[in-house]
Amino acid sequence: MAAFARVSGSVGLITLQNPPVNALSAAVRQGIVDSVQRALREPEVKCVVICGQNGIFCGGADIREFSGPMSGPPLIPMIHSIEVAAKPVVAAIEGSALGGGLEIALGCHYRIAHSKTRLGLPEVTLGLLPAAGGSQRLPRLIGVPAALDLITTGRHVTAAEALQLGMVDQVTDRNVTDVAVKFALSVVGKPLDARRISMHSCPHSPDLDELFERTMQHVRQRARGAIAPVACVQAVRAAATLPYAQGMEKERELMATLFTSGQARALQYCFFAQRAIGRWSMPSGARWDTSKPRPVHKTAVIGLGTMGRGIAVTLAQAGFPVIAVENHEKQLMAAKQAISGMLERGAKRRGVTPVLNKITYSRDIQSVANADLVIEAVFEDMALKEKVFQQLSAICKPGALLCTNTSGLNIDHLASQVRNPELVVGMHFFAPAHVMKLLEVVYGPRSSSEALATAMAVGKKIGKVSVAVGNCQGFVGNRMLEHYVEQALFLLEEGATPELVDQALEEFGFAMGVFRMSDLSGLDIGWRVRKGKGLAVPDPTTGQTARVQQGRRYSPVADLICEQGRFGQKTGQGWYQYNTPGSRVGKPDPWVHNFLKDYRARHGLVARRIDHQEVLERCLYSMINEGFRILEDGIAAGPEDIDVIYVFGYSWPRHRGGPMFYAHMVGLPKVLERLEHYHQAHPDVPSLQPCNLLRKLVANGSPPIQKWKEVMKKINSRL
Ligand SMILES: CCCCCCC[C@H](O)CC(=O)SCCNC(=O)CCNC(=O)[C@H](O)C(C)(C)COP(=O)([O-])OP(=O)([O-])OC[C@H]1O[C@@H](n2cnc3c(N)ncnc32)[C@H](O)[C@@H]1OP(=O)([O-])[O-]
Repeated sequence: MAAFARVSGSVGLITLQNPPVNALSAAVRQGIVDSVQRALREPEVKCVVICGQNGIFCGGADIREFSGPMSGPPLIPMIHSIEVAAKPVVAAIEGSALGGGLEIALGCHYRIAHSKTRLGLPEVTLGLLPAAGGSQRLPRLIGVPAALDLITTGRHVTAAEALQLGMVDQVTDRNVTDVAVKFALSVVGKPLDARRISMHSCPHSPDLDELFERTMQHVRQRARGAIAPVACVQAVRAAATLPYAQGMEKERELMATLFTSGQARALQYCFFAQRAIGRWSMPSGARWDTSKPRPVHKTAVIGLGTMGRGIAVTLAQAGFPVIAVENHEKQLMAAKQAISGMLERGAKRRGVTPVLNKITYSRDIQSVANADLVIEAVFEDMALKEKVFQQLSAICKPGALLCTNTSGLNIDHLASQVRNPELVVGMHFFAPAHVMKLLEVVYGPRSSSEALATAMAVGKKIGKVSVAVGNCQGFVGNRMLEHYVEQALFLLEEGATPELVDQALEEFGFAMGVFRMSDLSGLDIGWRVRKGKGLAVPDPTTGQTARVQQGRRYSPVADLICEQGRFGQKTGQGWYQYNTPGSRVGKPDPWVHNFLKDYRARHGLVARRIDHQEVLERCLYSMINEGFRILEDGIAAGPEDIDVIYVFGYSWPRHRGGPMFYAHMVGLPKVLERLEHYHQAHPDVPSLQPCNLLRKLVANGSPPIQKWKEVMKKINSRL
């Protein structure tokens, strides 16, 4: 709702009241309409101030309402009634003014913001555009280039930047409502026409056509198939080229297409999924709201390779003192230099002072004795990690949380090496650790809820999207990825080329296809892991590269490529060829094509034509199938956890919601039917065999994704 009060004698104060972010629900919109009418009706009221309760102006339209029938007064006429009011209306902006919230402020005659406020039109991130006049008013107020930037990216700006852009009239450090009330009284009686943004014409620049062309090209490139950014450019173009009323009509048309699109549903699902993952639970019943994190003041990182360096930087940037340990002198020196550089560049980008003094370096593991939380980031080798954990157990103070940055090794085994196994959890960062947003926080069967709560709290403090997952090989992300990569390799054996597979995946929306990605991260890493698992070995009877390993189909193609010293970009050759080692631009490589031809001939395989649809179905559905197994095993609490991991850690296109959401959009019966089809064609590939949970969900009428957990509970209780 919105409350109305008369303050300072003649100011009508309208306060938006809908915790936690004063979203514009039907009740709030009704409250605003009623309050504005009252303010205009009452002769004692000479001017109006609109503010939000609890330190936030408004988080925009109520996104939850988008999935049901819309009721209540619509936003556009409501904002129009504010703009045409004969009494001055001032927005007192505090906390956030986003989306519809900013659009209300743009309908006001003046805007005053607190210095800590953030403003923006983030609709594009929800698959929409600012369709309550925002796409038409903002360009008129701040010019086309700045409006294009804000509307197509959805980025939030600080109050200082907003002032510089001309989005707000004044910024204050004082109580913004008090300042706005005083200001409103000072403008009573002044002419308002010049303050009505819809009456302005858009500031023109001579190179407008070129600007729109350039922006559209850039936006399409970055969008990876998302339609909202493109619609945002079209809407701003309408603002720049059409009278306001016609621009509004264009805004409405574009919004109508976006509003009901699958992409908008996917992006809005992501918005809520990202928040839902914070409400974690463990199979023991322990939960986020009943488990208290331990205080963490001092942290330590063991091992300063690429991951350790990134983790140390992340911790330091979030304000934690870090003891960074590396026992090789040369490596320590190199790490020191690299970390300082990363901190300096990061500080420069954010316009702050680098926090070099947050990190102390040591070659002696004993120096972590006082740390409250230690993250081990040594080489991915169980024997080495065991040794480090045994040492930590003896050195660390009682109650210290011992974390490992393994990407898939058994957390419980490491826990068994220490005195207090309940204090061991995995903190799986993604490379580069100071850039990537995802953190898998892995609990083992013996991890305490306090340990998990502590790691999740630290994850939040360092700005990571932290997802709590159970312990299994590869956890969630890498466990699913294995099947995706495996299918891609099988497709090469069956007739595809790396570029065909990559093109299909990139057209789907991945930033990089599977082969381009492995060239970037280095083929040798996976090779080492496969060797560790006893996979990348020749058949003992024939001495030939084995296509069956551990009783199932196996593709040694990647191992054979590695045997040639082709490790990807760093060696200048991998699945693609590069002009020089380290170069980023890969070209299709005739050597790889010939190698695949020879390989097929050697193994009696006949190449067939493979289309993009098969690539997508085999790679994605096998991965989704594993996602269902992960849910079945209780490793992830719900589909949202898996989807957030994929969107933030594996470049899954956000506008497709994540693999589990994608399965829901495709339809579970179809996913099941295609898996059955492919499993029939490849009975020696267990990952193509549809898992029980998928079958059961289909048998239970294929409920929407929001109901999966409920149905899973019912299914489990029947067992
Ligand atoms: C044809 C129809 C025409 C329509 C016209 C279009 C109008 C307009 O252009 C469209 C929009 O405004 S689109 C909107 C454009 N606006 C945006 O995209 C802004 C979205 N919001 C944000 O970016 C952040 O929430 C803030 C920065 C506001 C606060 O950050 P923070 O302090 O870290 O808090 P937090 O943890 O993030 O959220 C706390 C709780 O509030 C919940 N919730 C939040 N916003 C909500 C909303 N709008 N709604 C509902 N709920 C919303 C959130 O789920 C969470 O709930 P939980 O149950 O506790 O999990």
